[in-house]
Amino acid sequence: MSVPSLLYLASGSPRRRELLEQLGLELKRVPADIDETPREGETARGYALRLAIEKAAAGEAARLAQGLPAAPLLAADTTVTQDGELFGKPENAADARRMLEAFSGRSHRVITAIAVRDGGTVCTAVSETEVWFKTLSAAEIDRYLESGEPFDKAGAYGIQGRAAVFVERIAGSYTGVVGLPVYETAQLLSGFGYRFP
Ligand SMILES: Cc1cn([C@H]2C[C@H](O)[C@@H](COP(=O)(O)OP(=O)(O)OP(=O)(O)O)O2)c(=O)[nH]c1=O
Repeated sequence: MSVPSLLYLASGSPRRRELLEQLGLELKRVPADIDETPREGETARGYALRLAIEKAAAGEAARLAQGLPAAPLLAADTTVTQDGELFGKPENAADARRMLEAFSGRSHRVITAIAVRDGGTVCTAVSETEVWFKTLSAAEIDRYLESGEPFDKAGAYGIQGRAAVFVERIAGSYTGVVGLPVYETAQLLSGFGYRFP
């Protein structure tokens, strides 16, 4: 079997693209617009996995509709959870403030699910990381909101940006928190014939 280099990326996240480019993959983006409403009683892990699988299916449909040649496709979803509550992207500044106040001085979990699809085969992996925030002052939260960073990110922060100073420690995968766990991704893609490094 020849080693594939092309991978369809059913994601608009610049972080995911950068992390995959770091692995040396040749990427082609396909759209994957889905309804991200959580279902009643869904766990964070179940929600992230379902969304990753649905994004992969939507991406595959878009590839077929565009008449693009067959190749494996990857999609992912990141969600944040604390005390059984799901924290997606904030709807506005008040929502972002509510999330950051909830995380202040405590830990929460960041779950990233990935789905790789090739024809009828779908394989998935999930990374779960516990993140401990220091106690945040109202002024720190205000300044962070003003940076504009929270608004396109699950849990209203980016560990790779200015919120790095909020993080005392993590247990799990740093790249999983950023949006694509590199170790799990490489393991999954190896099963589809890709080789790393
Ligand atoms: C917690 C955290 C999340 N995030 C980002 C990663 C994801 O891009 C985003 C979660 O939203 P997602 O819905 O997982 O992804 P997305 O809408 O950005 O991209 P797509 O669905 O097209 O793949 O939050 C960070 O960048 N840093 C962090 O520390």
